[in-house]
Amino acid sequence: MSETSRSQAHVHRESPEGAPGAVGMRGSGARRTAAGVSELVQAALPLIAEWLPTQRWYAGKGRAITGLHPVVGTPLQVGDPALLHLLLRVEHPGGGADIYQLLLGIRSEQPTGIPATALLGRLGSGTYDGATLYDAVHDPELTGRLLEHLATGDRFGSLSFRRTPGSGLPSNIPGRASTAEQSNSSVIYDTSFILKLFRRISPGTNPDLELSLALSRAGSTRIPRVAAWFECRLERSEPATLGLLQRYLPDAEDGWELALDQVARLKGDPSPGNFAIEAHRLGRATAEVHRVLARSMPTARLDSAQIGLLAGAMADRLDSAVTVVPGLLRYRSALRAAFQQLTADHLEGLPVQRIHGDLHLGQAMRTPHGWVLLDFEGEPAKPLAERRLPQPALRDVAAMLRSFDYAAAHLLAGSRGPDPELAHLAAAWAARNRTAYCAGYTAGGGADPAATPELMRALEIDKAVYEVVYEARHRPSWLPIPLAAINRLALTV
Ligand SMILES: Nc1ncnc2c1ncn2[C@@H]1O[C@H](COP(=O)(O)OP(=O)(O)O)[C@@H](O)[C@H]1O
Ligand SMILES: O=P(O)(O)O[C@H]1O[C@H](CO)[C@@H](O[C@H]2O[C@H](CO)[C@@H](O)[C@H](O)[C@H]2O)[C@H](O)[C@H]1O
Repeated sequence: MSETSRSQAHVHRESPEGAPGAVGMRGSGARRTAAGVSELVQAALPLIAEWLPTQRWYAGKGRAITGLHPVVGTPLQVGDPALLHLLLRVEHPGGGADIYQLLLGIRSEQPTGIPATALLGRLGSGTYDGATLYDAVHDPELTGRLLEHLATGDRFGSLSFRRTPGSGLPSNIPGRASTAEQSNSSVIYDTSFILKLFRRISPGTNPDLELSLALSRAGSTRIPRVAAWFECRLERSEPATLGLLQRYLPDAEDGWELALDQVARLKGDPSPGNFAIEAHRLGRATAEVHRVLARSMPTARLDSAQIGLLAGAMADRLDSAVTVVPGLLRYRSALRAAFQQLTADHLEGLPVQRIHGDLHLGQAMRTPHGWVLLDFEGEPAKPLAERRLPQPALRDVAAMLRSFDYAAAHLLAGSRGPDPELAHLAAAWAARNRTAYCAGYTAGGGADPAATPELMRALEIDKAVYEVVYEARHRPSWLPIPLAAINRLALTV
């Protein structure tokens, strides 16, 4: 890191209790009382610079950090422990920058029960000399405090906590950090609520809040009801969504885990259970969500120019993916040809609407009352404005089809050396469930994917290209899964 900046820091002087600007350590001596937010932020920056790139949700992996600039710092609890909310701008070479949300706990004594990966270290000399800085997501007392702010609808400077009417929020429940593999961080409050803290922040309403609220207000039971959220006004535009509190689904099973469990038993028993029934129901649930979204949010129909733009955007994404994973280059001309087949002849008037945007089995939870869909944030790598654009609803269908392929490929990845029998069983499992999902989608009132094969193929390729980049950045050992799909899809063009 070449630079950390004091000048750009904009810190809120209001504090929830105590003297203005105080984040001081209660009962630990005068030198630790009434310390300013700016001083704390400056003391924390070197520790943050070391810790940030090690986090699963950090999107700048592999890129150097050229600057760390506090954007807004807000004390949410003063004393010992203290809770500091911090929006931090992280700059990369070439002018790229992202804003991250951090919730920092500060305790004079080493906190107990905090995983090593959540400890940033000890603050150096000054007011906070020797205090431990850590990711407060793992501190039940501090995350309980966050729930209280949501329950009371508090406001600190540009940070606002908002409740939905009648959400009946309790205020005295400690939170526990979710252990799920995820792009953000979540905190669970007994079996009642789950708070997602978005990590990479963009100005504007996050589609997860926007779509979940629209579906909640329309009475849909296919998503966990929205109870509250919090946001920050970064610029003059719409506030940026920082966190989303929804009902927790205590009896739910994750679709990805269910699918893997079935796939793992394929070799011993070629017909273990019948996931295809679940795949069909999931298709129906997807269609139902699409219908409600089409009723409650703007829709449009594509003209020939927009069809050209759709195909052009896919080709552009492919080109930038080739720069990240050069192994894609050999498929480039075949994949571009697939995109060029998206023409006005068969797609003019195609309806577009708001969609989930990153649908996969891990975003589907099977509950005693049927499938529920989660995480309407869209693909985290895309700019927020792009994620909020109306899209062909079949984009979600294509994404889920890729997920059946992933589950089957996961089985093969675990086998020692080539296993043709297993490969056959896995491919048959994926094909069966893909067909069942599409049939369920059509039966539920969605467009028949078989009616637009060129569109479906292009959408699947586009998703697999995204996955190639995602895996290269986050899970390089999984890269062969989308690459194998690209190879297969290229052969069909
Ligand atoms: N309302 C909920 N009830 C139960 N579990 C949930 C709920 N919301 C999320 N989860 C769990 O947390 C995981 C991550 O949630 P998700 O919204 O996908 O986060 P991210 O955007 O960070 O990936 C999900 O896969 C699921 O296991
Ligand atoms: O759930 P997220 O919003 O964090 O989505 C990202 O991570 C997903 C993996 O956790 C990733 O999904 C890809 O891997 C899944 C298996 O782990 C597979 O079922 C999906 O089909 C595949 O796309 C998703 O793409 C990414 O945005």
